[in-house]
Amino acid sequence: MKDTGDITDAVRLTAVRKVYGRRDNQVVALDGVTTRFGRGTFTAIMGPSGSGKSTLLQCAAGLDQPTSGSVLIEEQELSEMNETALTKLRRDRIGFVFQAFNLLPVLTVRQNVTLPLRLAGRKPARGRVSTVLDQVGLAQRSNHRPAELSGGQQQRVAIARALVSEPAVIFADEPTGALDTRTARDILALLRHASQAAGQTIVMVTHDPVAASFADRVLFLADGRLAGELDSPTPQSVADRMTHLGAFADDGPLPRLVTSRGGQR
Ligand SMILES: Nc1ncnc2c1ncn2[C@@H]1O[C@H](COP(=O)(O)OP(=O)(O)OP(=O)(O)O)[C@@H](O)[C@H]1O
Repeated sequence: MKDTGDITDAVRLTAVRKVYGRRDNQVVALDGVTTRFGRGTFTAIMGPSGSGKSTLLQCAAGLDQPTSGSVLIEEQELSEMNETALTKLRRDRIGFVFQAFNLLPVLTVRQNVTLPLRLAGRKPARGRVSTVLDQVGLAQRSNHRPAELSGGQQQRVAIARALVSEPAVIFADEPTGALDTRTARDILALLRHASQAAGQTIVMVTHDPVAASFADRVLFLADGRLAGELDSPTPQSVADRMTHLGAFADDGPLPRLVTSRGGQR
């Protein structure tokens, strides 16, 4: 009974460990992380500063190599791939959305969205670009340049660019970090919709409990280890966990510092 359509996760990490530096100044950024990101799920990753969130994202996306452990994307083991194959995998099967929108100013919205595919020598399926532009609410702006758009609209372009090739997973690193609260919510609602309506797998790093509450599940990291997870999160339940994590993660005299960061402004 091998129906890979049913059994594969988009991404699976097993005992992922990442150590930076050499002998005398080693930093253990990830310390044995095992988790999975099921197809079509939307997961937020949270944790105090320095807990390993970015490192987890980088290792899961094949941008950085774990010191040990396994990362599978659609059942492909990243550590067995050479740099050329990894580059191709990242290009074809992974979408990225960052805090900075990373759009090319001289290109139109439509050209920005299709650029990664064109660089890969591919053409988007007919109608696909219009579909994603419609999905992100920018169908009327396809010939505009980024400078003519608001920050929220620019992030929508970046999301359309990530969605266009229907990747196995979109990794989003603080995608709403540069946006005002209301625009941030629209963007988060859009990501949630992409996951729920189109089955897009999304993994998002955030510091913001409200942002995390848009996900189906929140993974908490502390000191490079998984420190629990929460299904159907609410801003309050996420903030409560972060408060406790601050206390776990910081044995020093000022655990409250982490608490107040959890309630980010
Ligand atoms: N290139 C590197 N060289 C050495 N240490 C590193 C490197 N990158 C990250 N680290 C260390 O690894 C640990 C985890 O860092 P990481 O950036 O993953 O944390 P984070 O949870 O994303 O933090 P933040 O919320 O502040 O962005 C930290 O102690 C950090 O200083």
